[in-house]
Amino acid sequence: MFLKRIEIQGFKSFADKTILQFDHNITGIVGPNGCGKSNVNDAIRWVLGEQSTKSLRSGTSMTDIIFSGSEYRKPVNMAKVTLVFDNTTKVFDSPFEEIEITRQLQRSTNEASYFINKTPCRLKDINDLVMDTGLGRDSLSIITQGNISSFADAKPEERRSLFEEAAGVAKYKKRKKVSLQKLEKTKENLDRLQDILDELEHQLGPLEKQAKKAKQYKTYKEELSSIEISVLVEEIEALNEEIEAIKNTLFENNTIHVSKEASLNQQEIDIQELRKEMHALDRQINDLQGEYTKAMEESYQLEKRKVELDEKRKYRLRQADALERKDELSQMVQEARFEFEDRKNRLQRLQAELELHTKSLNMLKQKSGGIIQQNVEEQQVLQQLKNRQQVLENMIRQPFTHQQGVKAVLSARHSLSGILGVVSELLIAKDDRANAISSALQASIYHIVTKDEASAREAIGYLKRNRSGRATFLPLDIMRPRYPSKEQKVIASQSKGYLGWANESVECKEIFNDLRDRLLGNVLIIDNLVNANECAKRLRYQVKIVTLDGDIVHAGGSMTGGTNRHQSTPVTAQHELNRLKEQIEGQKIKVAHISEENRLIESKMDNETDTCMQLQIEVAKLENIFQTKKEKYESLQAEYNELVPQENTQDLQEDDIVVLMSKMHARIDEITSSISSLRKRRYDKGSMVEQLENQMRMTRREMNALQSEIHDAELQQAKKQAYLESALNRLNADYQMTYEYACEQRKEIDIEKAKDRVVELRQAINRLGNVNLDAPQQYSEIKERFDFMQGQKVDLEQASAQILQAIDEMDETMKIQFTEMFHKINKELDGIFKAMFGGGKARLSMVDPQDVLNTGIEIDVQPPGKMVKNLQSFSGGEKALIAISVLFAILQARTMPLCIFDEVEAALDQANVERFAKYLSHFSDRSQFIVVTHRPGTMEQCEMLYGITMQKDGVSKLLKVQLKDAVHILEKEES
Ligand SMILES: Nc1ncnc2c1ncn2[C@@H]1O[C@H](COP(=O)(O)OP(=O)(O)OP(=O)(O)O)[C@@H](O)[C@H]1O
Repeated sequence: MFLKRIEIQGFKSFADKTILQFDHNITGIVGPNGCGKSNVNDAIRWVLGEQSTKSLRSGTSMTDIIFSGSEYRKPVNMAKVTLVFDNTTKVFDSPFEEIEITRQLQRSTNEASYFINKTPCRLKDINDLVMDTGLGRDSLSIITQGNISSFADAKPEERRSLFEEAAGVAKYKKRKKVSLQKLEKTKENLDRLQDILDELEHQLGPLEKQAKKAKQYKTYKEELSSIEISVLVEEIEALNEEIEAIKNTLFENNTIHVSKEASLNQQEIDIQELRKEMHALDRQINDLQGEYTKAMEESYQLEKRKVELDEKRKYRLRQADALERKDELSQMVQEARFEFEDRKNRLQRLQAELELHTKSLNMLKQKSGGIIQQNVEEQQVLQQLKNRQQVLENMIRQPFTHQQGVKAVLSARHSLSGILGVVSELLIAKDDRANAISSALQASIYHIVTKDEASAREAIGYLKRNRSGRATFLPLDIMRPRYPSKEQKVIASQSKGYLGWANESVECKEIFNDLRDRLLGNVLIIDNLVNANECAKRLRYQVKIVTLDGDIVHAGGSMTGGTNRHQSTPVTAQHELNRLKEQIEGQKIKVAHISEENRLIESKMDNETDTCMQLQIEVAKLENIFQTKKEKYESLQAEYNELVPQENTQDLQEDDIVVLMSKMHARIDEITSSISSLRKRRYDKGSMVEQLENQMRMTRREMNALQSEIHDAELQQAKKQAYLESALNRLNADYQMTYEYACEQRKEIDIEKAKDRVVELRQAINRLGNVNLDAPQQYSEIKERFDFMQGQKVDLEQASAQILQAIDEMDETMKIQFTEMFHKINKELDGIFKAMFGGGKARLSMVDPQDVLNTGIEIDVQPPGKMVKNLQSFSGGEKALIAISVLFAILQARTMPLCIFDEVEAALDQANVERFAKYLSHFSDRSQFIVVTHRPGTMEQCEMLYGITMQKDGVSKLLKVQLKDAVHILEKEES
């Protein structure tokens, strides 16, 4: 037998372990109502995986299927049912010959357990095992009275599952369901993946740009580091040398400063010494002045005494006789003449001296006038030079004030690309050739040199956009040099005043050589205009010639020239300024000399004026005295002549007082002369002091200049030191190198070109703006992820396509199997229907034959002699008979290993029950039947009967019964 045994324990009314053994093809289960027959049926369905409590006719919880106890029995804690199958015919896809399926449930824990051949398993394993064996949930294995009665009333779609089970497509349906779930999942994954891909794609665009930028940045940086190290080493070397040179200059200047300071100190000491001497002289002069006053007083006293003496004499004379009078008078005449002569001599001496000093004073005055005039004139010259200096400095600071376009382009040179500078900045004229070069360049002085034509166009566009004026541009890459012919060179070099070609008189960076030779290569410099004309003639007026003054003989012979003193160009301005500064320094020294000279003369003049004043006072005083003495002498002489007309007064004797007076006057003269000499000495000392002071002033000026030079040099040194540190820092920060290590890495490259390239690279790096250095890495990571996701997407799409294909295949298989089974059943139905109904006809049809997979199943029946087509209109018995006909048609079409009928024939009359029973025995060689029944007709066909009873304790009990016992039980029950 296929189902060999059922072991029930604790399930519903089977509280005790009950074993139903099946040894026959048709086993009947009989018993009174409510004894637990259908519970056997439920138990089988439960083991086969039923999850619906409703189908199991139980409460809301699955634990309700556990024996719940009765008045006389306690409830049990566990339900356990085991089905034992014979699998020798391999109904189950398992190698085992016997399959034992167990399900158990604990009340306390609501814990369900499943076993196949005593091995724990999942419910799914049981479902899989029984699928398409005919034992499935919706199969024909277990048919109840309810199923039968509802079959006819069911909707066509509800009937379909029965046919599907019969057709064995459930496994495909399940697989399709799983595939559809997979497909759904795949689609969800695809959607999610697409979202991620969209997001990644969104990030990829900007990241790719950033990565390109970062790569560009790295390329620039690599090139920069490959040359900048050498440039930095070169710079550091040059800075070290410059700093060393500045230090030397500083040392020299400091030494000079110290020596000047020492000489200044010495000069101060000298001045102090001189001042001391001057004070000493002052004291001496003062003393002599005292002595002079004293001598003058004494002289005055002597004069007074002399006057008194003379009065006494006159008195004596009046009293004396003639002889005495003659002697006395003679002596007086002598004395008066001596005095007169003495004063006269002295007066003459003083007058001569006064005249001398007056003359000297006048000369000094004259000289001073001239010097003052000269000072004014030189000061004016100095001021003019200074004014010019200011003009030039302004011009150098803002060389393109009047070239609006040039100014605008230079201001914007950092935002424009390829602006290399203005010709006047790039070509530097040698010192004495500035005028000539300026004339040779003419207007191209203000032309702007660009890297190429595109840069020029960009700059012109900028000027236009901003309405900032006009400018002329010289694209460097198309500048072709122009040179004179060999013949012109020879002729020029043999010409008088030949100073070479203009391109030889400028200095520039190597990259501007072509530009230089383009503008100046065929311009000749000749010393002056006469020679230039001569040379032009010899060159047949084919070459432009400029002179040192800036005059021009153009090719063709036209000439330009004249003065443009106040129209310096940016080319000449610096040279003129340098010259001007020298001139100003020279002029300052000149003015200082004149002022010095003027001061000296003024000082001399003061001195002379003092001396003249002193002399004038002396002369005035002496003139009075001289007049008095003269009158006195003349009057005495006249008196004496009257008395002694022939007598010679020379015989007269001198008096002592007269001698004393003469001595006194001599002394006074001596003192005056000493004072004068001392004054001279004092003046000389004063002059020396002044000279020293002048020297000190000069020294101080020089020291100030030196100090400012030292200060400038120190600033310069600090600046260079800062550059040096910045270069060293850059080496350290940018390249993690010490200077010594960098020296080893230094390459033999053209440093000038490299410097320009460094600037270009730095500008290019600046133009890049913010750079995300991680961008390439991020880009490649995201790109990798993107590509991976793309791959995944393709895989998923392929998987999805495969699933769809599998579904299509399954659909196809299901269609074929379903259609085949449907036709097979349909074919069987008509015969069985006729047999069951004793005629008539029945036919199954698909509601929608186009949609085999979903179509409902319609039944068209026509019992013999009846025209009723609507199934609803048939009686309950007829409906059951139709359903049973279909059931048997299915059994005919497909062999079922086990069928459990639970009172399916209940509604049939006796004749139909017999037909039903006959069919059972007809199928019994193919299928095993377990039939719960109350009908004797059915019981008669059963080879074995189990009776189930239930006593007061509410527990179902099993007993094997004979047919007659069963009928007896039945009759008893019915009565
Ligand atoms: N969990 C349970 N515990 C105890 N008894 C239960 C439980 N569930 C159902 N029963 C009992 O099982 C009996 C119903 O059994 P069942 O329906 O199998 O009877 P039956 O023999 O098929 O009756 P009928 O001939 O009228 O169809 C009832 O008496 C019911 O009390």
